Amino acid sequence: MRLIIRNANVLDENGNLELKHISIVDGIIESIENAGTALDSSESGVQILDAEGKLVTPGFIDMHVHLREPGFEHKETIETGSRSAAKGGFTTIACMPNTRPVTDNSETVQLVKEKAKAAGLVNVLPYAAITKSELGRELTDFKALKEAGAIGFTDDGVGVQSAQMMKDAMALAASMNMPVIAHCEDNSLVEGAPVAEGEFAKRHGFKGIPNESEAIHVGRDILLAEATGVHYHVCHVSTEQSIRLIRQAKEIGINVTAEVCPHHLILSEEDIPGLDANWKMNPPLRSKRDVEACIQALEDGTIDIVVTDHAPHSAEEKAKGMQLAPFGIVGFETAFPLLYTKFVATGRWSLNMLVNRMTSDPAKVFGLNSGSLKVGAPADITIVDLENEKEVDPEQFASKGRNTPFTGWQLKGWPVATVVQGKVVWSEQEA
Ligand SMILES: NC(=O)N[C@@H](CC(=O)O)C(=O)O
Ligand SMILES: [Zn+2]
Ligand SMILES: [Zn+2]
Repeated sequence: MRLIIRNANVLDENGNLELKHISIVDGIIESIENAGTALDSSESGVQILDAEGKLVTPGFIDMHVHLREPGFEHKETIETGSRSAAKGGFTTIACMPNTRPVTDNSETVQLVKEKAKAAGLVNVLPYAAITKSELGRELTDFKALKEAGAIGFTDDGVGVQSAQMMKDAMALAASMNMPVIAHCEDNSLVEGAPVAEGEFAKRHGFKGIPNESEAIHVGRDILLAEATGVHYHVCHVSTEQSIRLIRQAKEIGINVTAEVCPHHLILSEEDIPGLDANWKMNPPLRSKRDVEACIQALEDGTIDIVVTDHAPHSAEEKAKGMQLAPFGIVGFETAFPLLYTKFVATGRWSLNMLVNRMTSDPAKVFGLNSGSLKVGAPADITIVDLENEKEVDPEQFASKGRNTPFTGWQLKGWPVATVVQGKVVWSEQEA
């Protein structure tokens, strides 16, 4: 089976756009030719996708997402989450283990893989929990979980409170050449606070989440990573202080990498319009200073990659109000348009930088064999319309989650087709 994507505007190594025809056979990129070259479509069974000069990039990779299955299918399923990812241009996603049951056993890892395969949309890479039920008391069976297909260990949703537990986890993971991915949060500094310390919390009388609650774990874990030699990856970085620690750790050669979410690059606590829980997420929106620190850290490579932390919740759950609603916002379907509109269209970033942070950089950090358009690579490809401006309309999301603070934003850079292993898994035309 051959698929040809013609008139694809592809970024070269220097970030220049070149018009190409991409030929794909059995899910692998077979050739990338200059668009002047005559196409042989006489062969039977050739499918042609005309990109019409639109941007064609490696499929986006999202190393931090919540698919909610098993256990919370009213929020999202592996199928709806995968479709939402495909619609957002993502071809590979790594899902967090805070499901019910928690993905702390081989059976659940296998179940996630089977459901993802049955959905047949995007590549789904499961993480497994560090501790049983993410309770922080007892390590999971790392060896069995790795054998079942887990790609790393994390208790995302909560921080591992005990330094000794984290050190044991890191030592074990290091011995197996597996990464530890950490949600950094010291509970004793946070208890019950729904939003960050700052003007918004003051105005509405909320207890605030301080920056140190994140950075204390980052600092602790960097020292433990140094001691154990593990690949330590910091989840959803949101504070200037964490960034300072990561920057210093990288300078002295500690094996630390980090991610940031679009909302922490675009919104601060001052932007929260009122008591709307669609603006409640963990980590919370912080100060403008933190936002600028996150942007600069992504620019200089202190933060390696962009992730969405796609965290769907039902409308009923989000209607409980700022104090009681669960933390989290959806992310797949707005990530690229938001970052393109806010940073590339405004001239602050090159298109190449944004694309790399969502494709080749995550592939490098996690050792994936995707993330670039080259002959012999898996044909995971995204086509993006950089011109068409459209309003964010949660009613149109493929996700079950509608919980976004970006409703009504006018954005450009919408994905129009997504190809996974040579198969068109989503296209605007067919949707
Ligand atoms: N980010 C969030 O606000 N929520 C996540 C948990 C997490 O990523 O820590 C969730 O599972 O809902
Ligand atoms: Zn988290
Ligand atoms: Zn998360």
